[in-house]
Amino acid sequence: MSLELTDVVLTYPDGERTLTALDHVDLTVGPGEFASVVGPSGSGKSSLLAVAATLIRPASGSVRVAGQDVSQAGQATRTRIRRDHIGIVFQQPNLLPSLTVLDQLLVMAHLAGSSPRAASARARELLLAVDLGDKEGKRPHQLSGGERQRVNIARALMNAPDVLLIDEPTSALDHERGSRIVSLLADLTRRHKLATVMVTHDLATLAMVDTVLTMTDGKLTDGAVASAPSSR
Ligand SMILES: Nc1ncnc2c1ncn2[C@@H]1O[C@H](COP(=O)(O)OP(=O)(O)OP(=O)(O)O)[C@@H](O)[C@H]1O
Repeated sequence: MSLELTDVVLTYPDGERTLTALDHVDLTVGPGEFASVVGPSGSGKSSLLAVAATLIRPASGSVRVAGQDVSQAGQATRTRIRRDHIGIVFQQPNLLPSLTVLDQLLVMAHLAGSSPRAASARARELLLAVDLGDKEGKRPHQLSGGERQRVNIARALMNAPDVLLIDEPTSALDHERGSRIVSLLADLTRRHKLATVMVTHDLATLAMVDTVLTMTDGKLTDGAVASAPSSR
């Protein structure tokens, strides 16, 4: 499995007590599978992504990424796993203002030590896949919100990750653009055999995903609750 969380518990200090953000969570996502997590604000969705992204270590349980157990790995190992196996797309595209669209992608390949020639070919292929083939020389301020989010997605795929983690990709977009982004993510998940986990409050896009999971008070359950409250 590309991503496997087993019996994961995450706590935060909360004054005299501890707050349980993830309460014995199990999650398995295989290659080419698009899973979505919905649930109320404060239920633990971002914490789940942070643990899967190896950004924070759980108190207990195991986190396996591309077959490797990273739950108790040191900083250097977790950084390497993240760079080589995980793509992350945040809510707001955090693009570098002075770089062109093409260079935003090439920076990622440079950090991973890829050859410049192979990196240019892959970057151009990904920009075509997200329908930005004609925008490679533009800078972020010359793009629309939806275009910036598509650069963000292409950049997350530069180092051919096994796992793609996405936090509310449509929150800055109108319904039509948001729906196109999720459709693109579904397509990329299948074509690149990604194990994709998307946190969303946009219940209208859930028809495009394979698995819907609901987070409630740190507990993850299968299926969308019919009245699943949105996070906003
Ligand atoms: N760094 C932290 N330190 C202490 N408590 C935290 C920290 N981060 C999150 N929490 C708490 O953990 C719980 C889960 O938060 P989390 O951000 O994972 O929820 P969420 O479902 O992503 O919420 P939202 O939809 O509002 O983004 C909340 O009660 C939150 O207050």
